[in-house]
Amino acid sequence: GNPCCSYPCQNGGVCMPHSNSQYTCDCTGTEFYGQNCETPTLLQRFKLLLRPTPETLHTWLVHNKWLWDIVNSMTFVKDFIMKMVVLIRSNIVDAPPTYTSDHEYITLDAATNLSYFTRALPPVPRECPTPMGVVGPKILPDPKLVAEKLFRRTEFKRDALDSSVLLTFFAQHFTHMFFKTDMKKGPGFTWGGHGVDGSSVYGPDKHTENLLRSFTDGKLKSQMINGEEWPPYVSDAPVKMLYPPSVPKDKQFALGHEFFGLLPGLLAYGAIWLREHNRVCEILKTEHPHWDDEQLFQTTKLIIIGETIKIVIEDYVQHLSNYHFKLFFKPELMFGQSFQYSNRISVEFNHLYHWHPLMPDNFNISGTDYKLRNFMFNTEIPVKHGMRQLVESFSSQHAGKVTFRNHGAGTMHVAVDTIKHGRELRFQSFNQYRKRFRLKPYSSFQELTGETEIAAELESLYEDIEAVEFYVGVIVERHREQSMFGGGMIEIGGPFSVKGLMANPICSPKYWKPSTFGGDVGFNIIKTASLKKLFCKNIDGDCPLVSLKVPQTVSEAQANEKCDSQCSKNEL
Ligand SMILES: COc1ccc2c(c1)c(CC(=O)NCCNS(=O)(=O)c1cccc3c(N(C)C)cccc13)c(C)n2C(=O)c1ccc(Cl)cc1
Repeated sequence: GNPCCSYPCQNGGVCMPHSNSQYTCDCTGTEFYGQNCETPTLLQRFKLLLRPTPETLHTWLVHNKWLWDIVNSMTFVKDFIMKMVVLIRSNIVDAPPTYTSDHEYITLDAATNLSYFTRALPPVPRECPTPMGVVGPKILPDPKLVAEKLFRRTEFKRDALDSSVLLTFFAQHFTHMFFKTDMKKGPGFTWGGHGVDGSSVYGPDKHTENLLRSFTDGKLKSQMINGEEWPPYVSDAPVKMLYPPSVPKDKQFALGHEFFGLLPGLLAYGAIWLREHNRVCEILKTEHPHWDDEQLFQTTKLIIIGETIKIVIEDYVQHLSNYHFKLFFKPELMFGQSFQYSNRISVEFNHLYHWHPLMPDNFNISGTDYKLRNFMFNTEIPVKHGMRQLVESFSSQHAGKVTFRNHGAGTMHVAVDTIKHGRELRFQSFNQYRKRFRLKPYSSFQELTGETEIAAELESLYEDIEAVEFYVGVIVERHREQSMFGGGMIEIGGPFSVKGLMANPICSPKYWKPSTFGGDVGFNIIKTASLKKLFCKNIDGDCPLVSLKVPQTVSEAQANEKCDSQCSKNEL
């Protein structure tokens, strides 16, 4: 058989099988040597000695606020750290891309064919004894069984950091810009643009974009309903939208992504970004009265992408990380460094980002309770409640914890599909991915989950800790202290996230200057963007509550409320 099935080459060495079940490890560029690339060079030994483990680093980052308050106030220190963060995280992502899901060796296709999601690790070779190589069962347990035992929500568990449903919808709206699996070609293929390209607002292609544009003053088509600006209906902007037949065409909103009719939260973000686009057009038109529609549109689109990246780093990732170190968006930091302004979305990043446990089972909008099934494809709710009530309600409702046994019933099918796709694409095991991202592999199921019940379930399903699948491992992994996720999610997803944000064309030296964005006015819109401002500037009256974290007061009030019903029962 193929001797590489047992993954003998360590530290990123490439295994080359030979006929008589011998192999060679290519240790080029790994700073390790020996038959299995297991011996570090002197320099590497020195580095390993100095580098803090990811766990230690994390502990530092979520504690010692006094230290980080000082660091955050010292420009040259925080700039140095941010530069290190981006360089360290980006270098772990192969650029140009090396593997596709169709080849376990490097091909030119991997670099040039944009239809492929790239792979951080090549697929398990076909002729190996077991699906994971040589370890674990010859037949993996049925994905439905795995989902039933490990994913189905027993009782709703809140996220430990009090994340709000506004975060849930932010994540969904943002990630669907670049996670677009081309089901016709298969789970290893994408029809997306490999980065933050604004497609959630402008559509995936020029044809859709032209249907969404008004071609007046650079603006997007919109309509006024109850005194507020909303996206047009499909009857006015005939883009392809996925709605059930129960929703008539003149009630289907036309959005940048065909499936954004699914939830009012997605419509809300689509609507607020549309308002922001049209607001920025107004500002640019005042600055440049002689600009035509095309220049107003194109420049505004670049500003919207800039605002998106700014908000993602400084509001969204800042919340996800829960760091006291303030992350910030400053492309200048990378100028003069060896940094490639090109990104390729990996299918592992896609699977990692399946955070469906964030979704609650029902939604409370200003006191009205909606079951998920009544909330889905409901185009009345957003316009009935209005943007203010939507954003305040989403900001006040708890999101679910991304952990085992917390997938709502409505999202179980997605979890099952993710496991199936991981097998179809022959993902290597969770432990192999941990090693790829410089994490220590787990030596027991208990060490992985941090408890015993799920560990026992895992053992009965996979027999060997080395055989635990990628998505399963990421979801059942015990969370780091003060964190929403386990080390796998953070250390594997972090680099893809940082690279995807900082490798955007607008961050490159030739783009990142006032003239690209219509002068200092446009440039400053990006530099001062924030999630709160995005809603404040586009909702009449004073600023609504906008928060990715359920405010303590609200949270306590809900706790008391829950206690009232609970307590009164006990008292009776
Ligand atoms: C904790 O929870 C989280 C949760 C989500 C997170 C992060 C942290 C991080 C930051 C990171 O990647 N965290 C690892 C090491 N930390 S670090 O920042 O890279 C770093 C590395 C080296 C030195 C550092 C340093 N020095 C020099 C003192 C200071 C500060 C940070 C340093 C990013 C991007 N996330 C995402 O967007 C993300 C989006 C989707 C997925 Cl699926 C997964 C993640």
